[in-house]
Amino acid sequence: MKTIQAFNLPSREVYGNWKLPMVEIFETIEGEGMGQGFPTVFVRSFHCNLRCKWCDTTYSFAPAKPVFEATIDEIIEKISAFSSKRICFTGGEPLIHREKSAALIKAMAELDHIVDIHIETNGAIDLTPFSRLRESDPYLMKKMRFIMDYKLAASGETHKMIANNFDLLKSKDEIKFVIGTEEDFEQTKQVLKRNHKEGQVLLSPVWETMKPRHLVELVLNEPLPNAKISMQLHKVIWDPNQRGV
Ligand SMILES: Nc1nc2[nH]cc(C(=O)O)c2c(=O)[nH]1
Ligand code: SF4
Ligand SMILES: [Mg+2]
Repeated sequence: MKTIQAFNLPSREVYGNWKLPMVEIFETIEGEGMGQGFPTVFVRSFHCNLRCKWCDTTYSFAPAKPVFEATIDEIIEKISAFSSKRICFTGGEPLIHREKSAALIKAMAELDHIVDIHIETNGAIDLTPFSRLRESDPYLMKKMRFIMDYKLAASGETHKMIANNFDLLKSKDEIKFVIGTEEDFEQTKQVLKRNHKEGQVLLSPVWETMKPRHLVELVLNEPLPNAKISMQLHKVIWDPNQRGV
């Protein structure tokens, strides 16, 4: 069966010149999820379609301004200056730039030394064309993973979640629930029961409002034996408000 193309991308010579509004590109260790602890290059683009109450990256959307603009070729050059084999494409919402997001992901996957590109998407972007993009290319199949958030009630944005995205996830993808309250934990159980098929479930406490040990108690008491508690390691290692780490 012929795969339906996700986006009609032009040649690399053309899309290499496409520009994206950016916040930062830096190397650190991945602080969250299954890739936690691995040296990783972070590519943070500007703009977000949500305004979560507990957002810790408000500098990645208006009224803040992009820090710089860069072409896809320039972003790839910056990534290549680091030795990390893993990329976290984050934001803001990294998939909000549509064709440009897709083209950047494709260009990242063409880097020989890169083994993993994980995309921190917020659950309010339809993943259908990006899932097709992944299936259209063997490099992307091997390297591209979604870390999909499911925003809960305490975020104020739960009504924007696209439940059908769950059908597109594979076992190597991750689904992150950021839990601010006990009600959020109750909602997580309902959402999982209704929608979850494949993908590692991550439960992450809101830094300011949910004591990690309380979340552990909730998970063990339930029980949720396949859920993984994911603490933000970078907030333990560095000051929780420090940028670029
Ligand atoms: N170290 C580190 N790990 C992270 N994982 C996800 C991050 C994000 O901001 O999306 C992040 C971040 O900002 N820093
Ligand atoms: S989706 Fe992410 S970047 Fe956007 S407002 Fe929510 S937490 Fe912040
Ligand atoms: Mg962060």
